[in-house]
Amino acid sequence: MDDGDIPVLVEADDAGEIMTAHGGLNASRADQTLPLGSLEKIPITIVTGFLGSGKTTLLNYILTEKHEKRIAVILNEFGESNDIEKSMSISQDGSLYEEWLELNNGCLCCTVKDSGVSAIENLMKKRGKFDYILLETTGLADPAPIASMFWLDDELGADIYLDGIITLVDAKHIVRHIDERKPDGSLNEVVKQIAMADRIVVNKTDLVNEYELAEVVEDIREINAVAQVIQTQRANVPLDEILDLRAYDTKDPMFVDSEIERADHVHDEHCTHDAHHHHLDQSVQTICIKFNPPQLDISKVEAWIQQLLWEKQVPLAESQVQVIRLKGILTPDMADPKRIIVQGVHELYDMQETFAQDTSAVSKIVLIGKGLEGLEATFYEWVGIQEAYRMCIL
Ligand SMILES: Nc1nc2c(ncn2[C@@H]2O[C@H](COP(=O)(O)OP(=O)(O)OP(=O)(O)O)[C@@H](O)[C@H]2O)c(=O)[nH]1
Repeated sequence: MDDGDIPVLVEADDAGEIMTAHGGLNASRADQTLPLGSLEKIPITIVTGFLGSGKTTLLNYILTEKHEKRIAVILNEFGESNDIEKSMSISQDGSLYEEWLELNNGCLCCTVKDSGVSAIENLMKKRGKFDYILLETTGLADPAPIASMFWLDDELGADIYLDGIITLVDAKHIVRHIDERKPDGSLNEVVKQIAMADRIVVNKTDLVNEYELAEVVEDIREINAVAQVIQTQRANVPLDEILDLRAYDTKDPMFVDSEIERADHVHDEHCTHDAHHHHLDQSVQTICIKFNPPQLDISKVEAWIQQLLWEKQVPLAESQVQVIRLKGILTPDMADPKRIIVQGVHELYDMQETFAQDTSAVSKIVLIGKGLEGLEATFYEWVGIQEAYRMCIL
């Protein structure tokens, strides 16, 4: 190690494997441990994706790429694969990794509430030495419980904020995996990982032709119309497209809004073109509800959200529903710049006030989940949106 490479030490508990590294440009900053109290919250990005989709390749790419960040990486693999993971990561550039800690039952997703938290807490004792955390989940993990832990856990939330979820998919094999049915009828992990994603990296594009690739993107879009889809080989993706997304930030309506525009667009396409899609997993989809009443009763919208998320029932229709991700921007009064940003993951949601930064006063709610067909009609009725202010084509 040369003088510029300052060790970045971390300790971990028995929940995962932690290594740290820093990009080449930041070596001179690495020893500036900031005094306690002056530290800002550290962003964490969850990297998920099915077995072999390219998660390790992406992490190696990020760790060896030149950037301004000092990144701590938590590998959440378990069992035999630890050794393989380790040697693969080190072989890229051994000098980058300052310390490896062997952890015993390394599946953070299974032990997410106990030892997983202490691994993160131990890591946070070293705060000031790094300014970003990447967490790689196992290929079979559902990212939702991990995401919820960072998003709404008050203790962790004091130090860390969830920046976003990156889902890698293998362009060659994804279509087959999306279609796999679990014996108990529950959603398979690939579908869950796509549904939860804020960015979807379609990797291994060298292994498919352009028609196959278009089909992959279309299948992904059918499930998650909100996330931006990036196509890569060897997970070679510009870092500013996957880091610092602030995808769960309730204070940045511009970002939420731009995502919603994407869902909006796809939704309008569905309304007009309808059934030409050959979607493989019909059950999970994205819908966007739009409305612009002069006044909106936020408490009614909230009651609707609660019934949907907590009771898992569509109000009025009383059909079963499973919401995986929810985002929204609501205008309580058209004449006022106040807006309410809504964020939700499974049964958890958060609503916060903000102020409009653009002129649009249209309220929108985007939902990704199962059983959402026809939801708009009952929403309008329940919340009391008159016909003139309903903007979805029913
Ligand atoms: N052809 C091709 N191979 C790739 C690409 N990206 C990664 N690979 C290879 O695919 C294999 C799996 O990549 P990994 O990065 O280990 O995938 P992973 O998601 O970490 O795998 P698990 O840890 O098993 O879940 C490796 O042999 C990589 O070298 C790509 O764009 N094209």
